[in-house]
Amino acid sequence: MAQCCINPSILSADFVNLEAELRRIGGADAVHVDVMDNHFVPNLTIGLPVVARIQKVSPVPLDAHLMIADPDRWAPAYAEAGVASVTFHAEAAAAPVRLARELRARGAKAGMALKPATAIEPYLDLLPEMDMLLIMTVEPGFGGQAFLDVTLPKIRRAADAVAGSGLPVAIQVDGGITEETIGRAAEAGATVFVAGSAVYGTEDPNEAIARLRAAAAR
Ligand SMILES: O=C(CO)[C@@H](O)[C@H](O)COP(=O)(O)O
Repeated sequence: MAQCCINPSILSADFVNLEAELRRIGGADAVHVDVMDNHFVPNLTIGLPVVARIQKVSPVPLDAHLMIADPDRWAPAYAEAGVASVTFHAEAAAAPVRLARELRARGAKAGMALKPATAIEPYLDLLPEMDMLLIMTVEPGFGGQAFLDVTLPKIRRAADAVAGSGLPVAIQVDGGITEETIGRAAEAGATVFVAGSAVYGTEDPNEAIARLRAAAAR
């Protein structure tokens, strides 16, 4: 496999000690920051002021996943705060192409996420506008859920479309990624792996990252 990025999700980290928690994942490619608004998903986490502070102290780039309503209004500010990659949900965006262009114009990579029941096909023509597709492998909202194998065909179709296009679009998967499931997602064509409990639920997060990396490459 050419590329393998492991992005730990801070949803499973200790929110009272976030700076110290970030220092525990120096071996990661980026830190996945889950922004939830209790409207698009039934959970509430952090918003722009906290993400902007994390951005200032993080040893690795930020990969923000906005599980929020009206990303057209809120997402560009995350790019302005210096977040390296900003992902919005296709189901929530009114104008995904315009929004992706606004993110890129502010220096961020543009990602578009799809919930498990959202088909990829209506969005394939938008690939040239995106840097990443995030295929949710659980229903968004909570960490610690079981990987949904029914999402594997969609990962495969997305990866095939990206390969066919020749575009440098990453395929990210998020939810239930463990040493046991990561190989199936990688085999289907995923290239960026978000893992919360499989990293922060262990004694040594950097060791867990290394084990996930090895399992993805098997
Ligand atoms: O976006 C989400 C959940 O909505 C994820 O980023 C989870 O935080 C992943 O947690 P694990 O399933 O890896 O524990």
